[in-house]
Amino acid sequence: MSDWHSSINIATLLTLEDVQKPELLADPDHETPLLKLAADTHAKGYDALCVPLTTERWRTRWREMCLIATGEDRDTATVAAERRAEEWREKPAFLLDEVTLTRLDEAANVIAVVSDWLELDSEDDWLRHDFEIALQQELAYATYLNIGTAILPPPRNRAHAASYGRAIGAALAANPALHLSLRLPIYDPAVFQAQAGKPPASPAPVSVPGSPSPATFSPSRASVSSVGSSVARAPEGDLNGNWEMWDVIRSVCDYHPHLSLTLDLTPPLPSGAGILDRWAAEPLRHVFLPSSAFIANAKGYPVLPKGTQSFIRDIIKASTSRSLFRPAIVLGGVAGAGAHARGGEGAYLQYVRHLEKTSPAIVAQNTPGTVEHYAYGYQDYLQSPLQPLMDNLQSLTYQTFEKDPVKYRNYEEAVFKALVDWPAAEHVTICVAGAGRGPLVARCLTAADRARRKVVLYAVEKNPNAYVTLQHRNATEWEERVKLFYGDMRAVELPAQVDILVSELLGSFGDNELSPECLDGAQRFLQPNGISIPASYTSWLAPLSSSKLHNEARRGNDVKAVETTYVVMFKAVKILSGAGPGAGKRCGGAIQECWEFEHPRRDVPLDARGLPLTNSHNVRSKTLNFHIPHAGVLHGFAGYFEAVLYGDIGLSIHPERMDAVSKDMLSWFPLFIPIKDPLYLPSNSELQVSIWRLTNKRQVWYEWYAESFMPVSYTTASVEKDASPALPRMPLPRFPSIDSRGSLLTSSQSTPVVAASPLVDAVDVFPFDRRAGSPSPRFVTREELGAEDGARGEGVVKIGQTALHNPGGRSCWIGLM
Ligand SMILES: C[S@@+](CC[C@H](N)C(=O)[O-])C[C@H]1O[C@@H](n2cnc3c(N)ncnc32)[C@H](O)[C@@H]1O
Repeated sequence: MSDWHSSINIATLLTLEDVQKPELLADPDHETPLLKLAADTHAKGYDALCVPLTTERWRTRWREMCLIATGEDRDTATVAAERRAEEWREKPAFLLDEVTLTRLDEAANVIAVVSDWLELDSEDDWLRHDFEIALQQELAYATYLNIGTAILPPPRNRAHAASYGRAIGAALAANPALHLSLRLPIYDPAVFQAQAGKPPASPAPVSVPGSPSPATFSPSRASVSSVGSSVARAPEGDLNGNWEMWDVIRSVCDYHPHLSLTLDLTPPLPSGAGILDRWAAEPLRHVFLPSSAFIANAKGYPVLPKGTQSFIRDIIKASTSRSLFRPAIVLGGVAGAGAHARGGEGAYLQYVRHLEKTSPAIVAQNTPGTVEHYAYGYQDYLQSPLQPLMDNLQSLTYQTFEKDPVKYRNYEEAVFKALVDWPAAEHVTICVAGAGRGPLVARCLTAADRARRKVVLYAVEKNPNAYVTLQHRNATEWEERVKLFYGDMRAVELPAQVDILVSELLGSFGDNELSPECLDGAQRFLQPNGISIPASYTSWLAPLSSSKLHNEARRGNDVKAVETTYVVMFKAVKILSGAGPGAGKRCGGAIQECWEFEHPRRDVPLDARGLPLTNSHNVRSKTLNFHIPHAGVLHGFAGYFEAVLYGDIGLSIHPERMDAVSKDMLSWFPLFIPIKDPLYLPSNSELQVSIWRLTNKRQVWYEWYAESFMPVSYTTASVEKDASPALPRMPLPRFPSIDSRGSLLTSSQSTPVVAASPLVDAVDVFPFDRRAGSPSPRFVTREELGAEDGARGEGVVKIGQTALHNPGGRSCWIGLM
């Protein structure tokens, strides 16, 4: 293993108590208490420190100005306070003792913690207004001190999440250099109290400014023993609440690239992989880990419970990526002795470093020859797919391909098996179409030696530069055993027909480097019962959520960039679809097949030279239905391929099958097919995705579009008769109801709709048409259903759709010339 290098930053969270310690104030060796603290934390091995920006004095003054009684009996003190408040609103400014940091050098390596009593989502309009002014004042001061990141207080009130988001959006616009990180527990811990029979926590409590915050993030040193032990399990819907608030806020901020998350792990982590995965797909900047999240091991040293450990390891994995966000760990409540019997403060830091050092992802990344080592730096990094037909690849690109230990091995095996199966004859003729620098040519020769078959080998290549390498290898390695042809396989002529046609023109989505079109041109080389390697390839699709990839695609502010496909090694990506068929039994698996291409294809009309008359036979379209078990935001689709080379030998990047077919293959990262505007999908919704492969004489391109639906139970209720006689006769659906925490109520709990709504009626209820065997929605009337009043059924209500992406190939296409 090469030298290990740390890739995560670790910060410590200081409290007001920490920064105002009397002994610090008296220290003669340092110019200011903060400089001493900074030097100490650096010496202990931290990379940064989180410091509250304001003191108690500021909160007191703000309350005295802004929390005043309104009404008739205003005394002179109230009038004076109102006046002071107005003066402050006009020119917001701090007094010296209201801030913790006063000098530029004190603020180096500091992450500012914004006053957590600022309730930007308060129920009270006026308070919200004053909190926003106070926020702007703090952030302007942080900008003045050249602070790079400020951590915002957690949103608490779902009803005003949009107000919170609007205020943050305005703050981002006013402080363009500042990163804002929204502090949020993974879920609202109050749901567990509700589980234990206590009153439900919804709607979220609105705290009086200045009262203890209902949210977490106080670096508590207490309750170590109970943490990580048995806790009630919250239902899925309850766990969606905080994520939904985040989703509203970042959407209102239009996915601002400077807005990120600080996940607060103070409450013990909920179980359920789906819940945790979702956060890994979000732009995490910090993970707050208080000493209370640690448990004591047998010797009394702090360690993390298993669930938290694996979550932190996932975070560490994400921090090895070169994309926008590299989450840092913020340790809280560890200053001084910490909260555990043994080890002191250093034990927490050492433990997190130990987790990092022993993380399989980090170990693999630092070990040459592993996929992780090869892929280092490519995670979540958007690359344009290659266009080997239109462009001439560089030698360096070929060299990268050739490092793949699996692809060439499988090709050799496929050629070997084909040769073994080929009837004994004097010799077998093989053509490698698109030979590049010759690795498949070399493998064909080895396969022939292994199979003890005499072969005549042709190699065709249209890249003039790679053709030089082929000539060199033929002269120096292959003893001129290979007959080389320079030119496009759709145009060159070979001296004789061949028995086996070998090619590798595959893209991440199978056909997206125009293998079908190129092989159409090369098929005339094959004798009538000849073999094509590959024999076929299929494209696969799955809906995904990744605000990281969404942000990356939008980075250049170019509308074309969000309807262009990319090749990406996925890291902070969550596949949204579940394996099950969903409530309506309409959906396929989590990853579904789009289409297939087979070679050779014998049913296409050809011209005199043996070339297809048109490219119509390579047009494809597919509509797929996905079940979405957990609420999430659709940012696009993952595209994969699987190829059959020969017999049971193949290549696959399908996540569920790649290990069985071509484990450790490096050549292809998945395709990312983005959507312009994120689409929110509730728990248990259904997503219908349409994708087309289209072509004209010069180009091939994809277009894509999606619609979302909610399964519902409906009843043809007699209520209809009570409504206006002018109302059309429509089946009356029962809306699915979303409770205050975003979970879908079951049909028996849902509210009946009592009048026909134009929206609902327009896209109303349809049954799954089993007779036609089609998984697609079909709209029917009650008469068609033959349903009586009061009859019940299952259907769906449409809830959203995307735009049609890339119409006519306006943003992204693959050149045929
Ligand atoms: C993906 S590379 C594979 C190269 C090599 N066979 C390998 O596996 O490393 C595809 C190669 O096919 C060549 N190619 C693509 N389209 C072609 C065409 N129509 N005629 C001839 N060569 C083509 C490209 O120049 C490139 O060298």
